[in-house]
Amino acid sequence: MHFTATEGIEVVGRLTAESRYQGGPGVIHGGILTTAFDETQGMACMLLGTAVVTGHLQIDFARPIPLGSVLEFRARIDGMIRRKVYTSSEVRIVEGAAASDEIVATSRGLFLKIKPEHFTPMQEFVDGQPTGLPTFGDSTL
Ligand SMILES: CCCCCCCCCC(=O)SCCNC(=O)CCNC(=O)[C@H](O)C(C)(C)COP(=O)(O)OP(=O)(O)OC[C@H]1O[C@@H](n2cnc3c(N)ncnc32)[C@H](O)[C@@H]1OP(=O)(O)O
Repeated sequence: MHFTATEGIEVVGRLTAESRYQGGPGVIHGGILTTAFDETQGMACMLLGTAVVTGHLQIDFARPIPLGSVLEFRARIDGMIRRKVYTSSEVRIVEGAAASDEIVATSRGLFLKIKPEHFTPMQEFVDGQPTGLPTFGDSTL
């Protein structure tokens, strides 16, 4: 995805619903849409200058989205309480046969500010299998 920061704490991201993102016949998979919301809202949080992880994400799939559509996501920060960052986002089809001003899905997400050491326990898993440990296929059990 490509992102643009706009006025205030808002982020705009675009994603093309490619064939490999198919869920139901001819329609983008809901998990792909969810991932795109997660990325866009996470990117809005990054404008705060602090690292976050997703704590809770809630999607409303309002309309089916045909493959080939170009989607525009808009995400913003709605509020902050202590480490909690409340975000929301919506998506429209801006190019393609189904393009219109209608909102086709919405998302609300809670992100938690974290310290860099949050990821330290996962260091050995970065980019794949931990080194020095057997994979599932190698198990002798
Ligand atoms: C290139 C672009 C990159 C864009 C950014 C990346 C976007 C994508 C980000 C992800 O996908 S991250 C991967 C998915 N998420 C995770 O792996 C997170 C896994 N969960 C955790 O690590 C912990 O549960 C978490 C850090 C979220 C919270 O644990 P903590 O021990 O730090 O929180 P704590 O229990 O102290 O709670 C702090 C506050 O948050 C609240 N809270 C925590 N988790 C919550 C939850 N799940 N739902 C609702 N509230 C929650 C909790 O009630 C409390 O509220 P109060 O301040 O009012 O007391």
